[in-house]
Amino acid sequence: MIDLRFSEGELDHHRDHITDFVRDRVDAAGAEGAVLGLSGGIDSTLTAYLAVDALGAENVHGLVLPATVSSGENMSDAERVAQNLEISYDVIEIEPIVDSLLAAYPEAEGDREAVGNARARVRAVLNYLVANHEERLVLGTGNRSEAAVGYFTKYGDGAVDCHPIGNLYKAQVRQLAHHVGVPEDLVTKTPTAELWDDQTDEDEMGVSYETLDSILATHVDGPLSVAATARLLEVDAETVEKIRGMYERSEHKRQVPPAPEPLD
Ligand SMILES: Nc1ncnc2c1ncn2[C@@H]1O[C@H](COP(=O)(O)OP(=O)(O)OC[C@H]2O[C@@H]([n+]3cccc(C(=O)O)c3)[C@H](O)[C@@H]2O)[C@@H](O)[C@H]1O
Ligand SMILES: Nc1ncnc2c1ncn2[C@@H]1O[C@H](COP(=O)(O)OP(=O)(O)OP(=O)(O)O)[C@@H](O)[C@H]1O
Ligand SMILES: [Mg+2]
Repeated sequence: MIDLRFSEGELDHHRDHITDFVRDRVDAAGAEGAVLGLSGGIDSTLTAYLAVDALGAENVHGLVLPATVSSGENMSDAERVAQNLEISYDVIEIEPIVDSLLAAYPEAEGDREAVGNARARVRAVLNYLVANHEERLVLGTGNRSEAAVGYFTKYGDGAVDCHPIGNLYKAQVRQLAHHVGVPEDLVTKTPTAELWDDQTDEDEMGVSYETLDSILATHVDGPLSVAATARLLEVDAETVEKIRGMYERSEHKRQVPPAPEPLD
């Protein structure tokens, strides 16, 4: 596999580049600060650390939003992050809101993906409720790896005002998190969307982040063909093609929704 981690000397530069970005976005919007969802996972944890670095703890608001499928460990880790950073945060149970959606449209009951994505969208509604009320921006927590294959809910966790870590591959997220002092148990935790029971990113995508990052950097974002990538990384050509397919099929999630061209 390809080692995508930064050299030690580059890390402060990458951190500063992201914190400058967050500060610039908030200033340009004339906003009072930022709000973000805290899941206890590494993406939101790193984003919160960088946001505090950029804006100060008093200008960052965390939302811990447990569903019935959230593990107690992740939710207590999310609160630990907020407490370590000394940011204000709320804990809001989202399942009653999801239940009210299903009461309005019972046909979706038991549809694991539809209900899971609804959980992500309920979180987005709450993020914007706070953002509107407190004049904050909503910080996204998506990284480059999941954006490239569309591994996020359209208008759910994808509904944000900017993506501070959106250019970092997952390996770089972990490395920068370690560098800025995120507790090691959070850095090494198994990534999960927690949209349904026992979900993990790597099981659902059918590929490890190590392989995904390497295929993206070499083939999807890089110059090598499917065959050359498979040879270099010692993976099946089918795996490279599969990632390429996920990238192509998810293009609609990375674009502004289209409208017909105006008629002459
Ligand atoms: N070609 C196309 N052009 C325009 N729109 C298109 C389209 N194909 C589908 N669509 C629309 O997109 C919808 C499907 O997209 P979407 O609703 O996002 O749903 P979908 O991509 O099916 O599911 C979301 C995936 O992201 C994962 N996820 C979600 C949230 C967080 C995380 C995490 O890592 O924490 C992971 C989740 O586990 C699942 O695998 C369709 O129902 C349709 O409305
Ligand atoms: N229970 C939750 N409470 C608040 N926000 C949540 C919750 N679950 C998910 N989110 C939001 O959705 C985002 C997307 O989840 P995702 O799993 O990709 O990131 P993560 O949990 O931070 O890291 P990892 O991918 O390593 O699990 C989270 O970063 C967080 O902002
Ligand atoms: Mg997660």
